[in-house]
Amino acid sequence: MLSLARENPAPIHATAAEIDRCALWALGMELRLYPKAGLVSFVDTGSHVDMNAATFLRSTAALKGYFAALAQAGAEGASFAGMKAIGIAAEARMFRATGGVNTHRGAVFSLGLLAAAAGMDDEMDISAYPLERSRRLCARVRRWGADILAARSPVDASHGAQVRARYGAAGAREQAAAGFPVLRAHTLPAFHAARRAGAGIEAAGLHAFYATVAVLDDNNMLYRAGPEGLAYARRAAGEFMAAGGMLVPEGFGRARALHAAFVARRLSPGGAADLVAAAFFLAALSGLVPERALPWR
Ligand SMILES: CC(C)(COP(=O)(O)OP(=O)(O)OC[C@H]1O[C@@H](n2cnc3c(N)ncnc32)[C@H](O[C@H]2O[C@H](COP(=O)(O)OP(=O)(O)OP(=O)(O)O)[C@@H](O)[C@H]2O)[C@@H]1O)[C@@H](O)C(=O)NCCC(=O)NCCS
Ligand SMILES: Nc1ncnc2[nH]cnc12
Repeated sequence: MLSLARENPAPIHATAAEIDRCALWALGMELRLYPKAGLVSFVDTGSHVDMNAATFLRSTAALKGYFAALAQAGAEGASFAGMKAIGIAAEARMFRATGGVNTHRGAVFSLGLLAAAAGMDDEMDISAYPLERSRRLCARVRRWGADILAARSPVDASHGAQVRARYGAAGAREQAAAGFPVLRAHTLPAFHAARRAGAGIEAAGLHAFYATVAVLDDNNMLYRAGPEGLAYARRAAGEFMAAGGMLVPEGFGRARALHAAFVARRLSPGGAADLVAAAFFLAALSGLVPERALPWR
């Protein structure tokens, strides 16, 4: 178990290669989490028929080097346009590896921007607690906010564009441009609270996942199930968290029941999955993960 004494000293600055490994490790951890409502894991394929855990592993392998490239770009003060070109090339590698299935488009975008922020010259006050350091790193992404909002999606009529047109919904772009408000105010605090309460990394990841589903306007759910489906998912996850989430003995069983309920409705909170991967990434960078679990040791 993590002791609080270990929480503070690790500096957030890492090399581009370490940032890459942390991001790939975070994608692997997100995949491992079970039961995360409606989503793919090593146990089952949730609400999906076109992808399984092997698809995600191929996708993750295809992204090796991408996060290092963005960390390097961040360190060199690259423009958003330059970073976007690197992101689009990575997305293309992902689609080649999966045969056209969208596994990690959101993660390529959100974790990519966080990798660029992590690679920037570090003026971070390392005496701040890890949660605060992670939040500050998220907030750095705001510097690209105007460009993020102005950029056209490389995919015509993406699911995000469709729900934006139909419901006026905000999505991954708006989250990133605002410095990831849901990640800062919900996902990360839930992850850290669970770790402080003695939860293991996976239970803390699940706790953070449900805290995120409870509040996020996830475009994937709007696309598949409309506002009613999204409202159902948020309410169900909110009730799960109000009952103690993963921090009570009944948590695992309740999460399994939620998973079944989401699958019955074909709900798939892929945006929340990306934010949990981002929380794992930031936790690894800020010393909240036991060193033996980290990929470069
Ligand atoms: C600017 C882009 C984000 C594209 O803009 P777009 O308007 O298309 O964006 P969104 O649809 O809003 O989001 C793209 C992905 O982000 C995830 N997401 C959704 N809602 C949110 C949210 N509220 N907050 C954060 N993240 C969110 C989501 O990704 C996950 O779900 C994916 C599976 O999705 P989908 O294909 O819809 O679902 P399926 O169920 O499989 O489809 P069906 O079976 O129903 O047909 C999976 O990828 C998860 O990761 C959204 O998909 C951006 O993409 C862009 O410009 N990219 C290129 C540049 C770049 O990457 N730059 C980075 C460095 S600067
Ligand atoms: N594990 C997962 N299952 C389905 N969609 C996802 N998008 C990101 N991670 C996912």
